[in-house]
Amino acid sequence: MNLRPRFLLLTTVLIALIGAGLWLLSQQITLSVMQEWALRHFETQVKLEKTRTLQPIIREVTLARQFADSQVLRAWARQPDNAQLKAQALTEMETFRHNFADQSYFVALRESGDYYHNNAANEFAGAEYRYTLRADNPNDRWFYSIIEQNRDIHLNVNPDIPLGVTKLWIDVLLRDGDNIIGVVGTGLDLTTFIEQVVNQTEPGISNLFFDHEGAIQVSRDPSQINFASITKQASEKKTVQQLLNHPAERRQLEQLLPQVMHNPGQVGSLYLTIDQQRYLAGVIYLPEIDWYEMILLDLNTLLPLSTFNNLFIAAALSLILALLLFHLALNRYILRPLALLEDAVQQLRSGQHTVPLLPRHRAGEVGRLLRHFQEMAASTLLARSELEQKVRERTEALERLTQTDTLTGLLNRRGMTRQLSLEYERLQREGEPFGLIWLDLDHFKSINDHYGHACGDQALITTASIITDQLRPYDHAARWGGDEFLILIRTDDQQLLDQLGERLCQAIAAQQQVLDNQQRPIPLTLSAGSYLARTHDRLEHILSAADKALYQAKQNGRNHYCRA
Ligand SMILES: Nc1nc2c(ncn2[C@@H]2O[C@H](COP(=O)(O)OP(=O)(O)OP(=O)(O)O)[C@@H](O)[C@H]2O)c(=O)[nH]1
Repeated sequence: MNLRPRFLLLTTVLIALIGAGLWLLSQQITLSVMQEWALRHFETQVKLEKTRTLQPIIREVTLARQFADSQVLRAWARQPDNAQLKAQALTEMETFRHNFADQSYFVALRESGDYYHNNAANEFAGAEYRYTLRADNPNDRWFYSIIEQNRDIHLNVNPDIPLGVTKLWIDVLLRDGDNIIGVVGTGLDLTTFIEQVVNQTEPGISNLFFDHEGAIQVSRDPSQINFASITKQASEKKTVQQLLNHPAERRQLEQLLPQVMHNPGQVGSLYLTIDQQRYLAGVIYLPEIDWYEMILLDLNTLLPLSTFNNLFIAAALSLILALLLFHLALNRYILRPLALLEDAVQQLRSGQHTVPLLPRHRAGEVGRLLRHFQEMAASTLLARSELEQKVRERTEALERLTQTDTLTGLLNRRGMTRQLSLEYERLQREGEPFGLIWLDLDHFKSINDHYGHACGDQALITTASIITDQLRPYDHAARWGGDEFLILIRTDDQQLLDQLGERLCQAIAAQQQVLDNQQRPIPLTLSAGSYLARTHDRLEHILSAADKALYQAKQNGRNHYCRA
């Protein structure tokens, strides 16, 4: 895989991981912010309810406690048959009845079970004794349960079906020292309370009230309310625990309740699942009425995911932009220089002789790499061209060697053949004329025979030297073989050939360099024949014409020059 897709893949994976991490982190932060906000909300809610909505109940409860603390009432309860005490007590009861919001009261005495009651309509004036409670009557079970539980105060919600209202019964124990001598209290219409506290919460926020056993006393959903808590068996009760879907959350709640109970005003929070929906719940204890309030926040309603849509879109766009910028930067600073480098390597491999052009002003490692490569390519090319130059020189030297006669230093037959064909081509192509002079030493065999082979060689060398002296730099001379020499002259002048041929014969004849054993010059002559080439001549003809002229010169008695 190339670098580009690899980097793209790697970046995408990294960005996705970072994105997921940031997403989880933002969720955590949002949740903790929500929790913080929720706790404040709970505290505010409690204060509000205490000062506004719970106040009437608290007032009634306080009044009911005072009712139970009444000395007059207690004195009569100790001696129920004392008519004077009873009259005083009934007056006291009437006073409290006028003070209670419901303008009703009840007093039930433990020992006799006698139940006294009067209502707002003063319906039972003079007949306050209503009936006697009996432990075996299910309708009277509340009375015995309250005494059994030995809790100073008990609030009990019950619908009053004939009146069409929900009533909160406030029951307070009447004590004489450690002894319980009766239960007194009043009722309160809860309809308004429910309307204010439970039904008027914001969307996504709901609350309910439950007692120390978890029995639900007030809830927006009346089917959840555990009416007549006192008299019900534990198994019959509708509790807040039953609403929870997960046992672990039930345990958490049960651990939390005593904590908030011992720290009134403190809000305990936890996550709960009710009807498969997750809520952030705040639980507080209201000591004045011995109830707990639970406020449930539906985070999905309060903070729906759609709130984050713009954030998601911005994050996605940022990621795409980051990918794009990264890709552009990667391309500009790494991939493109690398592609150029690869091209340059290809060019060098394919034999290019110039240093490939690369951007030289890049900073950083890639820039350095490009510069190093260019320097390396330059020095490699220099070394290569030096090597090629040397090879060329060697080749030329070898070429020269193969075309040179080692004894005389003139061209050999091969060298002259090449020059001949070049000049012949020029003659054909451009009409540049040339002439040939063919030379052959006379009786050379007898020189060898009489004076020795070395002397013969010396004669050949001397002849070559005399020929070279007579030629212009652009003429060519060769030892054609044995004692034969061939001269190629660029000219269209037969006279020039004649003069040269004559002059060479004379110069050889006059030479003094070739010596015998006694250092005396030996006589040396040569014969020469020439031919001036014409454009329509074939090369073989040119050669044979010169050869024939030489033959003629030999025939004429040697030491002679002849033109064809
Ligand atoms: N010393 C020496 N002799 C050579 C060399 N090459 C050829 N020869 C001799 O040159 C002689 C050439 O003789 P020919 O060309 O046959 O005849 P010639 O004696 O020159 O007689 P004409 O040409 O008829 O005058 C032979 O004896 C060869 O052996 C060489 O490199 N050195």
